[in-house]
Amino acid sequence: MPQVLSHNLSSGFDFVVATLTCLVKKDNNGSAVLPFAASDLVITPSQWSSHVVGKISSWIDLDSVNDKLRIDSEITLKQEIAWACHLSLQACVLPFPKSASCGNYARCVNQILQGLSNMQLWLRVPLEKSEVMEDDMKDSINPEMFDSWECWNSFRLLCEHHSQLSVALDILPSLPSISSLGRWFGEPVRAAFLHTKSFLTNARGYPCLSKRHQKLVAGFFDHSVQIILSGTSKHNISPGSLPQTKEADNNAIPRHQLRPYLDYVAYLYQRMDPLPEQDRIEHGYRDFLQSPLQPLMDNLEAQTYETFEKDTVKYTQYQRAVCKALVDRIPDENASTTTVVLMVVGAGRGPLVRASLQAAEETGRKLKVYAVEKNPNAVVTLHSLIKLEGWEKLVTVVSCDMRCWEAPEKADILVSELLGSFGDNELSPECLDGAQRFLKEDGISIPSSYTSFVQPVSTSKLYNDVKSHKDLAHFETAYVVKLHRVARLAPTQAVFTFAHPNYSCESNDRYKKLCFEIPPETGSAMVHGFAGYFDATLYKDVHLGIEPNTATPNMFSWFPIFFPLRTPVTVAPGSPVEVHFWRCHGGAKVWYEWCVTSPSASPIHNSGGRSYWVGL
Ligand SMILES: C[S@@+](CC[C@H](N)C(=O)[O-])C[C@H]1O[C@@H](n2cnc3c(N)ncnc32)[C@H](O)[C@@H]1O
Repeated sequence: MPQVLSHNLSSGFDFVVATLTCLVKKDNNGSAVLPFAASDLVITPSQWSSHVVGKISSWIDLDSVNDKLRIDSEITLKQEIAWACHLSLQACVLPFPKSASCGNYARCVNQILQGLSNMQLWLRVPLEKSEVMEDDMKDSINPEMFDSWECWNSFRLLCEHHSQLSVALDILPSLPSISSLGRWFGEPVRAAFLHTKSFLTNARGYPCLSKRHQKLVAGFFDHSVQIILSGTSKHNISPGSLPQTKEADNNAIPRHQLRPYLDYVAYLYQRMDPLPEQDRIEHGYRDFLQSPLQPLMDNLEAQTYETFEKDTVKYTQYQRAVCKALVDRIPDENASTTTVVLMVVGAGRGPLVRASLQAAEETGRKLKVYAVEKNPNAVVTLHSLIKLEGWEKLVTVVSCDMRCWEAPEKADILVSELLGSFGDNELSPECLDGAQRFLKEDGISIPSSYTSFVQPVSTSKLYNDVKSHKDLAHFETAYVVKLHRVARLAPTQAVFTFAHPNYSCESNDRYKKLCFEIPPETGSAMVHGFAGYFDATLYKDVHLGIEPNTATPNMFSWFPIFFPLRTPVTVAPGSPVEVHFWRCHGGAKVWYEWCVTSPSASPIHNSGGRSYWVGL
């Protein structure tokens, strides 16, 4: 071990995956297991914990029909894990189950997990799936079909999504379809074994990977998946063709046979585009569950306004919308004689007031602005902004809730930004219904409409984070979250739309049933919940939103919303996912309820708004 470790570390590797035990020796009775490992003193405790991942004996078969093999396997598994714990290893790699029926293996692992302190168990899973032929689609189940994800799924279901059980993928020379690969990005994949067999040879005789493998490895880098090189060198690179590095010159250190592979993986890493500035800022928010803001019920803090105000893209879109509305409303010939009354309702600290005044300047229209804001703290800043900018003659500040303000005149244009990640979830419909009393009959609302969207997602990380609260309420709450370790399983579909002004007297309650088709080549999949987005039409063709297909580039005011499922739903290939969403109100609150009815029925989540609601 000391030599193996020092050779690997000095060759640029971070850690080794090593078997921990010698062959099991039994005494004459065949019962007691005699010394099974070398001393823990061969390397230091910190070397064990920082640079060694344990590899559990690959021969173990805990579901063997052979009782002796099964029992020996169980003893060995427990003994090796106990030894790995003694060494404080960070992780151990478990061999892939020998058969699809892995109940006993999962039972033993589950038992081990119950008493495991910090160590992770990485179940080794080959990245393999038989491709679906059209004929296979007709006969629903073909016994010849193999999808390693299904085996992993059974195993982790048996272990109840234990957060210390994760995956080490074995990357084979050929890869399954892109959409089936996508599923793994919603799984707790910690490592990927890249076997030397999976490498190709470039024109200069060096190892390289196919384009598809390169893309996959880049995806792994982006998801903090460790790459493990395994196998023996398949590329005979003559020493003469090696670059002349100090290391190569030094005859005392034999060059590591896997070094060319490591160099290639390092090259793929270095070649990656650096994260854009905004993504770097948001890095810490990846997969971090946050409660949605309640700007109506609560008063936002200065910091929150500060963050909004940095998003110049959002205000540019508003300015474009106001420009178009002003030009439509006032023909050029009346521009110098007619004053447009524009009300910013929910003005915050004033960025939409500024955008509106800039639009007036840009289009040469005359504007009178009312800035209506119910947060008394933001009103303080609004007043000082107006003084600072010398806008006293143009802007009137109103410290009032728009739903009860008695306006002295009617508005030509009502500008608001009361949108949440799911569009209507910050109660824009209710607020604007209250405000439209003071909009002229032919007045314009910016935004003129907004629509929410959802799509089923697989995300074991978020599921486990919600589960860690150990209560029902957290499973019946929607979260704002920058989704990262997520597999988006089907294209988004529209849920609720609201248009303004709205003189229809229709309720703002809504109900929508949606049916999602997961592409059959994905294979089976697990739905942990639904990702939600919105798109808003500000005015005519000016829109703003986060729906992935139409998202406004470089806008960062909103992360998606996530509606979890109490029990994740496994979906067989070709089976539709039917989901229902309700928007309800009662008392002084508005809430969503949701459920799945196909392929199996889930409970109705958040019945009567018992766990999560937005205050009116
Ligand atoms: C999402 S913030 C946007 C603020 C500002 N327009 C911006 O872009 O920075 C919504 C603002 O609307 C205010 N607001 C929400 N409901 C309101 C209501 N019914 N009447 C007046 N202001 C309201 C909140 O206090 C908050 O300042």
